[in-house]
Amino acid sequence: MNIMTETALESAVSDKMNGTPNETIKMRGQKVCVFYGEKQALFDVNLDVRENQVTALIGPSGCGKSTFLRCLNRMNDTIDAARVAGEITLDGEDIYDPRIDVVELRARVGMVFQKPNPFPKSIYENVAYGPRIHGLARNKPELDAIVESSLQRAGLFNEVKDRLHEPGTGLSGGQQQRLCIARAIAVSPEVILMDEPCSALDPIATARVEELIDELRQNYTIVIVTHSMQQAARVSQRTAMFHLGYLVEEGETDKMFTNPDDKRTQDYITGRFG
Ligand SMILES: Nc1ncnc2c1ncn2[C@@H]1O[C@H](COP(=O)(O)OP(=O)(O)OP(=O)(O)O)[C@@H](O)[C@H]1O
Repeated sequence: MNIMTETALESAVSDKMNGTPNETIKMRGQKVCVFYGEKQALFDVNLDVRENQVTALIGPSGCGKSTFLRCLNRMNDTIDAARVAGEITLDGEDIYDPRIDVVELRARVGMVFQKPNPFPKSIYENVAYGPRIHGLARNKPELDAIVESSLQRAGLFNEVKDRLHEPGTGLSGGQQQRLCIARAIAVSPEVILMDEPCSALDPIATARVEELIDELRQNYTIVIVTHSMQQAARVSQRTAMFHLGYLVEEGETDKMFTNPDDKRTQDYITGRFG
């Protein structure tokens, strides 16, 4: 249970916006409904994701946060029983259009999962895999440069530069998660989806990943599912609150955490349910 006092909330949300926010809509969900077999998990969700901002999806367990996140790069396609209706666009283009190449879409809209899941290969290979299959490097020096810059941007290079050919699974949990972020970055995504990326990490590793998320939004658009109200308040510029498959409300994080319009949001962020 995450109960935030008003003071803790205010200090968490303060000083988070640097300059004027970019209001360009990078992704837009309109009337998004998701069914798992007969059961409907999302009901007419309308949600915009703004470019170079972090959008946090919050709400009690089972409310549909991960389901919505997975719609954004068609990961629900991998679940047999799942059916998505409504429209989701990336730069105005319908990502469910039959002409869309899903592999290419998932390179543009990358994903980082709850549990760090490096491949059972070396640190180098974990990062090099994506650029290699997408043909992003013409030769070994170019591939080396992509691996190094991705690890740099994930804030991991200095810690691993002398052990690039050792297994990724030998890293600490926090380092593994940053390796997964480097792997996502390596294919030059535009959007990064994160499904509770810190839930398996200790507080120090969590703080490191949160700092990283803040740095990454300069270059990427980020959508993060989190159960931690403190984390949503610390890392996001916008927050969307879900309840029982409905989007309750969405807005600037500062407002959502200090003066939400809906009582369910107020109750959830103050720990009265969920
Ligand atoms: N693969 C699936 N098959 C059937 N039902 C599913 C599947 N995945 C999710 N659901 C159902 O859809 C609803 C929304 O689940 P979802 O995982 O999106 O919620 P959530 O808000 O992310 O929950 P949590 O915070 O617990 O991760 C729940 O009722 C869940 O049981």
